Amino acid sequence: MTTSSHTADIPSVLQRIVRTKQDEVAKARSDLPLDALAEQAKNDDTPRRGFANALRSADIGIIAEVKKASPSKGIINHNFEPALFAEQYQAAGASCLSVLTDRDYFQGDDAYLQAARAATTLPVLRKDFMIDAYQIYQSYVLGADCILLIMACLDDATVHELHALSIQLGMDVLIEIHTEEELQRALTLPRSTHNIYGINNRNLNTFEVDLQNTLALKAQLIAALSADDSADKPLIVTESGIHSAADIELMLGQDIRHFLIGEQFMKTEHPGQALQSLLASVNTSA
Ligand SMILES: O=P(O)(O)OC[C@@H](O)[C@@H](O)c1c[nH]c2ccccc12
Repeated sequence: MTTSSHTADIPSVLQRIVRTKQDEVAKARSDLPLDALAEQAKNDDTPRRGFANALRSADIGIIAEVKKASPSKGIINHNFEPALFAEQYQAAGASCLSVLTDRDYFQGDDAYLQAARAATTLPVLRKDFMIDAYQIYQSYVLGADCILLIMACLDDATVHELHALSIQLGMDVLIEIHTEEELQRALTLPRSTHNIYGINNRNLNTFEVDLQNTLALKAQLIAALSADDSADKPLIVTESGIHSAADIELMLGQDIRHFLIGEQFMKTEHPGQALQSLLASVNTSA
């Protein structure tokens, strides 16, 4: 049995989350078999809102996250109101929403995604740990416009399968990397205008956050993606640990224009106001 590199025998948080997900999927599948769920998805023609395109058309594209708690911080927001916060984020200029649906580690819920989407016209990312095609159909039926594929918890065969299925269903895909090895693996996925590449500044095993991680990996990512003939500029999002106008200016100076931000907003009483004042304080000519 493999263990994480920094400890022996004690499973990392990410490993524990993946095990919980395996149980969750097995349980869901016994309540509603895959075939029935896939059929439900086939009959659902709810239009998708175009997550990748919303980012493409923004000068500064903010994916504002609706997150009640996290394994590293515990409860972040004590008066959690997903629909209200989603509305506030839209009014404040967010391009997209990210909603945590994982229950056990983030105190999320599928219902929060549905409520946030119903309260806005913004495209929504289902922020959860996808390990099985079953969850991709589930995400579609929930109304997700984009799903997350975390390279750190997926083998090559599975990531290819989930990527293809998501795009086939019409959803966009946020492909999350944290290391150079994951970057190389992500580059084996077929290129698509549905692809968004996320560089996570947080290590999901140690929770260590370092914005330099985006700066260290982005050049290689851009070079590899731009070598293709496709006219579209690759979409790259810097994820986690963004707190200040200075953080945003640092990224803009390196041609990173898309941001996934949660805690900085959610730890305040009015997440939308926090987003608005952050955007207002960014010096875009820097
Ligand atoms: O709250 P922050 O530091 O602004 O980070 C948001 C987002 O990047 C983070 O929630 C996240 C990024 N990748 C993930 C994967 C799973 C769970 C959560 C995440």
